[in-house]
Amino acid sequence: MAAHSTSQQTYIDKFNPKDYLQTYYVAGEGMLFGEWTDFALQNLHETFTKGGVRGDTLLDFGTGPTIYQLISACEVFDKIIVSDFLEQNRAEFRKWLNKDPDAFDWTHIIKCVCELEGNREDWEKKATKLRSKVKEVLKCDALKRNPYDPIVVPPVDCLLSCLCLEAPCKDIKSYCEVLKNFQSLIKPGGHLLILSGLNATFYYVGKTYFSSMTTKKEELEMAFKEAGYEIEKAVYTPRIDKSKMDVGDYDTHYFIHARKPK
Ligand SMILES: C[S@@+](CC[C@H](N)C(=O)[O-])C[C@H]1O[C@@H](n2cnc3c(N)ncnc32)[C@H](O)[C@@H]1O
Repeated sequence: MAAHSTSQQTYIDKFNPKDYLQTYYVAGEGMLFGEWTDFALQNLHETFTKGGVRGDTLLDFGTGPTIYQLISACEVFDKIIVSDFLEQNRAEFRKWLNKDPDAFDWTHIIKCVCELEGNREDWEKKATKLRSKVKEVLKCDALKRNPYDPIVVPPVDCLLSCLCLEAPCKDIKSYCEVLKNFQSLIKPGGHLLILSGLNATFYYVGKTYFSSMTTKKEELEMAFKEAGYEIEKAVYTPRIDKSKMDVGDYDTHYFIHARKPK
C-alpha cells in the first residue's frame, strides 16, 4: 500500500492532460489502449444494452480528459454531466466537445463502440450524438461531503466513474466514505458503475509519479455493501500484458455495477 496519497496540490500542479492522453490512450501505443479500453467498452456496452441501464441523466465522476467511457451511454441517456477535480482536464474535455483542432483524436475508440453496436451508426454521427448529450462540465472533489459544493446536483439515474477513486482515496475506508457520499447523488433504485484496477500502487503521467490506493476484491465488495449498495454484477479480468508495469502497476481490471436500494 502507498504510504500516502498524492496531494491535491500535486494534481493541480503536475497532472498534465496531454501527457495523460499520450501515455495511456494513443491508438496502438497507450498503456490503457487495448486491454483496458476493450474491458471498459465491452462492459459498458453490455450494461447500456442488455443490462437495461438507461434513464434521464448520467453523471460521470472524475472524467479526466477522456470520452471513451461515455460513447455507449449517449444512446440511452438524454443528458450527460461530466466532472473532474482539475480545470486542465475539464479544459481538455471541452476541446473535444468544441471540436478544437488541438483536441485528442478519439476516432479509433468511437469506431470500436460503433462496431460493438453492429455499426448502427457511423462514427461521426456517434461523436455528434455524444457532443449533443453532454450538457455540463462541472468541478468535483471526491473528498467533499457534497463533491459538487456549492452546486447541488439533482439525483441522477446513473453515476459512472472510471479509474478515478484510487487517486484521491488513501485507503478502503476513505473509498467507502466516497461511496456513501455518492448516495445523495443517485436516485433511489439508481445505478452506480465503477470501473478501475485492483492491486495498484502507482501510475505515471509523463514523468510524474502519482500514488494509487491499493484495492483487493474482497474489501472492495465489502465497501460497496457497507456504503449501502446492492451489488448487481462484479467482473474481474486479469491484466495479461505486463510490458508496461513500470508506467502503472494494477494487475486486474474490475467493473462493479451496484444499485442504490429503492
Ligand atoms: C487516472 S485519471 C482517470 C481519468 C479518466 N476517468 C480515465 O478513465 O482515464 C484520475 C482522475 O482522478 C481525478 N481526481 C484526482 N483527485 C480527485 C478528487 N479529489 N476528486 C475527483 N477527481 C479527482 C484526476 O483529475 C483525474 O482526472
